[in-house]
Amino acid sequence: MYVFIVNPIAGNGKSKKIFSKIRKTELFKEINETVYYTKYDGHAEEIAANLINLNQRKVEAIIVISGDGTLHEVINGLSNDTNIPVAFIPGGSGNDFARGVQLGRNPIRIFHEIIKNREASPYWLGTYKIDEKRQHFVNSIGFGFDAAVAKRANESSMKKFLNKLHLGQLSYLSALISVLFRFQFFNVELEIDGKKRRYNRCFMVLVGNHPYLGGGLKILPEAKVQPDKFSILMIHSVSKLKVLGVFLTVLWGGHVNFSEVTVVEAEKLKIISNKQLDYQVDGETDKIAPLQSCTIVKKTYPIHILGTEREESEIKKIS
Ligand SMILES: Nc1ncnc2c1ncn2[C@@H]1O[C@H](COP(=O)(O)OP(=O)(O)OP(=O)(O)O)[C@@H](O)[C@H]1O
Repeated sequence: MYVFIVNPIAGNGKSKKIFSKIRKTELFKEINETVYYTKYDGHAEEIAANLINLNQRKVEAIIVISGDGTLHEVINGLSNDTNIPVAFIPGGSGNDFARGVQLGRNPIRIFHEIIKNREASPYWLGTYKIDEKRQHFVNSIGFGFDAAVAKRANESSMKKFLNKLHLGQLSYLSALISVLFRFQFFNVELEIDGKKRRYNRCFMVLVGNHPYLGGGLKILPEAKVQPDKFSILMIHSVSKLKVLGVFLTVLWGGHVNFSEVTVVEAEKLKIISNKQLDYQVDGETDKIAPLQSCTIVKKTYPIHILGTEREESEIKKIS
């Protein structure tokens, strides 16, 4: 049996439309399926956590049709030792995960690949811990500026408007400009694989499992889907005007040449700041209190993603 989890409001209705197209295909009529529509924030996590009760009827795959925020919830709802493959059909406004794992843009093609080819490629999540709460992240976790931008983009009516014009990925750019000149620098202490660094006038710290952020900005150009390391980008000791320059040069990858931009690979990061900080995880935002720490590590065991267009050597057929 295939379990569909569809967020009907993702991408301002785009996921719902994609699912109704899939429903009309001949292939959909051939499969055994159960469909869940998410109804509220956190619902996808509950649905995924309850899938264990369906174990008597073998779950062939979970097919998530949504934006990255709902995928994040599903991954966190699944038990840690699950070997149920996860398939994702992007229907949000940003769709960075789909770029990161090379899913392509055609939802019907992805659906056919999932059912017909059943070829899975491994994907390694990150985990983060604040106080006693430990969670996984799919794309990235970011502190400071990018979190303030994500918060602004999620709250703004511009996102809905741009989604209607099929320009959803521009909502991040428009929020970026509106937040830039109001944003305040912070001091931060980082412990990267055991080595301490301190940055004053820090602008953002971003940890990613693949290169993309904010609807296609290739902000971590060297980041690879890999088991033991994530990429960390820090922007620090910089004027606001120069930050604008940094973000403009992201378009061709030139930002990594600024002396105020540091990029490293690591297995573990601990972050602590002198003041309350916004953070974003897979595009959804929250706050961390002054002097509260967050520890981030790479998760060693992969989940298995169906339907990607990655190199053949990275893909294996599953039964
Ligand atoms: N029926 C619902 N009503 C309100 N919120 C919902 C509903 N279903 C899911 N959500 C919440 O919507 C949030 C955003 O969903 P998601 O990321 O899938 O779409 P998106 O924001 O349109 O896409 P993107 O992340 O690419 O911008 C999630 O945090 C989820 O908890």
